[in-house]
Amino acid sequence: MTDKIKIQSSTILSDNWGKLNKVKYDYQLKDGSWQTHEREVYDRGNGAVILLYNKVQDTVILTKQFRLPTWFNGNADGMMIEACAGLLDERDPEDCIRRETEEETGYTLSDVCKVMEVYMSPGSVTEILYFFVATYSSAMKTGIGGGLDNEQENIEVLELPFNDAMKMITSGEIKDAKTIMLLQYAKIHELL
Ligand SMILES: Nc1nc2c(ncn2[C@@H]2O[C@H](COP(=O)(O)OP(=O)(O)O[C@H]3O[C@H](CO)[C@@H](O)[C@H](O)[C@@H]3O)[C@@H](O)[C@H]2O)c(=O)[nH]1
Ligand SMILES: [Mg+2]
Repeated sequence: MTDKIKIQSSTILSDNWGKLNKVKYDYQLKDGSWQTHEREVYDRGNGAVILLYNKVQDTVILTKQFRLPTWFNGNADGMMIEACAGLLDERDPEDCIRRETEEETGYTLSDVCKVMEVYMSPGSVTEILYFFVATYSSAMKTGIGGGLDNEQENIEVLELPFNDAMKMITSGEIKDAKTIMLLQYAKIHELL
C-alpha cells in the first residue's frame, strides 16, 4: 500500500450486482505537493478466462453470447465471440475456470496453465482477470455446455480453425479484448 494516497471519502452510488463508489482522495505528486481527485470505481469482483486449443486439429473453442453493454455501444445484434470466461466466486482462479469451462463449453480439462494476470479497465473497474490456456480433445467432452439455465446464459459453443479465429480479429468479428489477447498469446508462443 502506498502512502501517496489519502482517502477523504467514499460514497456508494450503487450497491447491487456490483458496487459503484465515488471516491475523493488526496494524491501526492512527485514534487511532494498534494492534489485532490475524484474518481468513480466499479467493483464487480475478479474473473478468469481460458483459451482451449487442440494442436492436432489446429482448432480453438470459443463461445458466443449476448452482451447487453456492447449492444448499447455499436454492436448491432449484441452478440460477442469470446474465450470461455467467468466471474470468480470463493474458489481460486484455477478451480473457477475449470468449473466455468465445464458449464459453458462441456469440456472437463486435465492440465491448465496460467499465463498472465491483467487489469482489464484500470481507470474505472477494479477487476483483475486471470488468463489460462489448456489443451482439449473430443474425449474430454463430458457435457453439452451452454452455461447455466438459472443464469440465463444461452451460450453457443464454437470450434474454429485457429487461423480462422485469427482472421476474425482483423475482420472485426472478434472484438473482445481478453479473447484477442489469448489468441495472440497462442500465436506468439506457437501453441498451435
Ligand atoms: N442479475 C444480474 N445478473 C448478472 C449481471 N451481470 C451479470 N449477471 C449474470 O452473471 C452471469 C456471469 O456469468 P460468468 O460466466 O460468471 O461471467 P461472465 O459474464 O462471462 O464474465 C466474464 O467475462 C467478463 C466480460 O469480458 C469479464 O469481465 C469477467 O471477468 C469474466 O471473464 C451472467 O451470465 C449473468 O447471468 C447483473 O448485472 N445482474
Ligand atoms: Mg461466462
